[in-house]
Amino acid sequence: MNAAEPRDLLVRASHLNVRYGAKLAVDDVSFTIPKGRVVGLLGHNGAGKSSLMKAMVGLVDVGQGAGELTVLGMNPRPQRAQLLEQACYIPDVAILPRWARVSDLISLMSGLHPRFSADRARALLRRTSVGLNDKVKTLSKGMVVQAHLALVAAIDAKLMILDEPTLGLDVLSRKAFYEMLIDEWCDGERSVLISTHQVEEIESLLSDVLMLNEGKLVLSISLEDMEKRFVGVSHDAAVAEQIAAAHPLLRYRTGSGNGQFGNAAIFDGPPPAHVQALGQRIRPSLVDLFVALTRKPELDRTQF
Ligand SMILES: Nc1ncnc2c1ncn2[C@@H]1O[C@H](COP(=O)(O)OP(=O)(O)OP(=O)(O)O)[C@@H](O)[C@H]1O
Repeated sequence: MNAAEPRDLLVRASHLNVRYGAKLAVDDVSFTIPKGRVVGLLGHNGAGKSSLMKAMVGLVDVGQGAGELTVLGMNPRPQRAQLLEQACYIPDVAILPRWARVSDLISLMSGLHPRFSADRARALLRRTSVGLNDKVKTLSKGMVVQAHLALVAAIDAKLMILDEPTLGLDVLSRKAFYEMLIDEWCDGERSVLISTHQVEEIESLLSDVLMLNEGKLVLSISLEDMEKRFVGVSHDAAVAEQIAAAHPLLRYRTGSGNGQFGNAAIFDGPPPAHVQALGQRIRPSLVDLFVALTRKPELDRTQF
């Protein structure tokens, strides 16, 4: 990720491995997360996203000789309790106790967490349709997720780690979730790491992206640098062979929205001038880049 002063780095991973017996779920991964960033963690099912996040909050043992991982200056596994005072984590299987009222959860959190603000939680909940007297079991899935975020965002922390937080929510609930996160929690100092499969939807929120493919980190870049580095070229079908001969990362079809389809290719770095002259430069979207960097080598989106 982009250059930052060492004191501004909230997360530093160096040659990190996460292993379950013989299975290497995270394979030699190195990256940093500076403060004030919104980082997307992308990868197909089984790519290692949850394993990496769990390692970051000390839920899996990285063990000796498995690289280095420092989160908020701490070693997550042995310093877990101290770390969780300043880092919040919502796992992909997060649940709230069904019997409890929302007000009970606020009281519980007030007793449990030294940096939790009950007033802040109540203020955040006012943004949602969740009432303080509502029992969790009466809330819809979307309301539970909103309530969970309100409780977690009421912790004065430096880092939030969200593992597929909007799984199973409709588009309006997903939008409301991300609006609350960005408006109410991100302040230019705190950072958030979000894993999701909704790559298109989240692109505009992100400052940076980490891409995992079968445990390996295939991209760690700011969106700003991504736009500079990767070049898309849209072109006519007639020049497809010349484009393919220049070895793009990916060739794919583009939709113009009126049922018309075009052809495009993504290159890592500017292609030679004679190739650029075959078409028009376009900005590759994050989702196209994701497909380009995480597809099986034998696939080509022009064949889809
Ligand atoms: N507790 C475990 N024991 C053994 N293998 C595991 C365990 N947890 C995960 N794995 C394996 O590690 C790999 C990475 O899994 P992980 O859950 O981190 O992927 P993911 O990117 O979060 O996937 P998804 O998008 O499906 O949630 C997979 O091959 C998975 O089967």
